[in-house]
This record gives sequence, structure tokens and C-alpha cells, in this order.
Amino acid sequence: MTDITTIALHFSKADLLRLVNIAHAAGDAIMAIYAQEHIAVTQKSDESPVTAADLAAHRVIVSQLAEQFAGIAVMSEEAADIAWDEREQWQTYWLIDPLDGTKEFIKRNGEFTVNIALIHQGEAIAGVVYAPVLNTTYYGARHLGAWRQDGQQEQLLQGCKIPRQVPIVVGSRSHLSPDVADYLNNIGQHEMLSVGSSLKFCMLAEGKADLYPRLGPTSEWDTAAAQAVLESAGGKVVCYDSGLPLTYNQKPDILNPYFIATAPGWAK
Ligand SMILES: Nc1ncnc2c1ncn2[C@@H]1O[C@H](COP(=O)(O)O)[C@@H](OP(=O)(O)O)[C@H]1O
Ligand SMILES: [Mg+2]
Repeated sequence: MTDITTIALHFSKADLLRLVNIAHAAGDAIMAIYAQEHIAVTQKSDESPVTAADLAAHRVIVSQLAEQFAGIAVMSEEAADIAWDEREQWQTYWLIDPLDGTKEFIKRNGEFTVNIALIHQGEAIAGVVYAPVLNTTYYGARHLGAWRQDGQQEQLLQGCKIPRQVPIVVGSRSHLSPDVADYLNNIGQHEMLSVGSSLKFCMLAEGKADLYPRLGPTSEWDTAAAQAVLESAGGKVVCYDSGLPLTYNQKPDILNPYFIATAPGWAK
């Protein structure tokens, strides 16, 4: 067994807390830019926005991962130009979105996150999602569980203990698609919450919502860390068409298929 496989298969709570510290360091870099009066925004080739905060967080994460978990490949939203020929060989790698919810960051509503996931054989097996403005961190790993940390306090995530009569659905604040609107018309009575970034998955993990239908585009780095948190809490993320779990690095295209994420205990 190689060292890398050992890390993936024996990922410990101590390893997870090291990842949390890396996400917090990236959050500090983001907040230094958030505090500035003017935030310069550049459009990427796909017309999505990028700021100095995305790039600063990327650099912090990549350098600290290399220091603390040497030898594991990294794919980041901010360094995604890696040929399929090369990455299809990867059994284990870090998949990161240094700043998910860039539009929310620009709007300064706090609903943006740092995301670091460990992918092993196509599955998101560990992940950290940190919302620096909210001072809240969600983290989890398969076979360990999932937690929420506010300051020093840590709470185990297990979804909602008592099923709700009227389900709460979460959707994107900035990218709600017509397909989601159609889906919602067909699910009967529900309450709708609009939230930016990967926080939506975390709300399912902590029992604040029941369902997150994403019938619109996302990339693999948008979902991996939060999927790891949600699944470690007992929830699910499945492809809308196939009903199979959402997987990573199984195809050249980095876009995810449409998916449905559900809270622990969701049975409808
Ligand atoms: N047309 C599109 N193609 C690919 N990804 C898209 C997209 N529209 C939105 N997204 C993704 O949705 C993410 C934001 O999620 P939400 O809408 O749930 O807040 C964005 O992450 P970034 O902010 O990291 O770019 C972006 O990657
Ligand atoms: Mg993103």
C-alpha cells in the first residue's frame, strides 16, 4: 500500500482537524481582501467572476497541503487546466474550491465558503467547508462522522431528528434554473430557502433543510467537500437521471450532472 492510499484509507480525526486549520488559514486570506473597500473583479474565460481573494485562498491551501500531506495531487478551481490523460490516473487527490460563492463574496452577504475535499477512487471521502464571515466550519470523513464548529464549540451533525410535515428546500441564491422551478412545482407543499455556495449541503447535514435539487450547472470542485460532509452525516447526493451517487474524476468533463442532495433520514 502506498503512503497516499494509507492516508486515504486511514484518514483520522486529527487529519481532518489539520484540514480545518488549512481552511481557516485560507479564510484569513479571504477576509483580508473582504475588509478592503474596493474588491476588483475579473471575468474568467467562462465569464464567471474571480477576485484576488479566490487566488490568495488557492495559494494558501495548495502550499499548506503540500507541507502537511506531501505527494498528493491537487485540482483547484483556480488551477484546473490539467489534461484528462494525466488526472484519470489519479486514485487519490485533493479537490478544492478556494472560494465558492464568488458572487456572494462580491455582494458581501457572507454566504461564501472555502472547500477542501479528499477524493479517493472517485468518491469524496473527507471534506471541510468553512464560511469565514459566519465563523462556521463543517467537516466530515467517511467512517468518522461530520461536525460543525463555531469558535471552539464542536457539534456532531446528524440531520433533523424529527421529520418535518412541510419539507424545506434549499436552492442557489444566484443561479436558480428553470428546471428547478419545474421540479419544485411537482413536489407539492414545501418551503423554499435561497442560500449561496456549498452551505446548502451543510444545511441538510445539520437538519436546517431537507432537500437540495441542483438541476443546473456546477463543477466538481463546487460539490466535493460539502458532499463529503453531508454523506458523513448520513445524507445522500445522487445524480438526477441515474439515482447513483455523484462521483468525481470519472470523465474528462469537469461539470457535474444534475443532482439531488437529501438530508440524513430523508425517505420520500
Ligand atoms: N453556468 C455555470 N457553469 C458552471 N458552474 C456554474 C454555472 N453557474 C453557476 N455555477 C457554479 O455555481 C457555484 C455557485 O453556487 P451557488 O449558485 O449554489 O451559490 C459557482 O461557484 P464559484 O462561486 O466558486 O464560481 C459556479 O461554479
Ligand atoms: Mg464554486
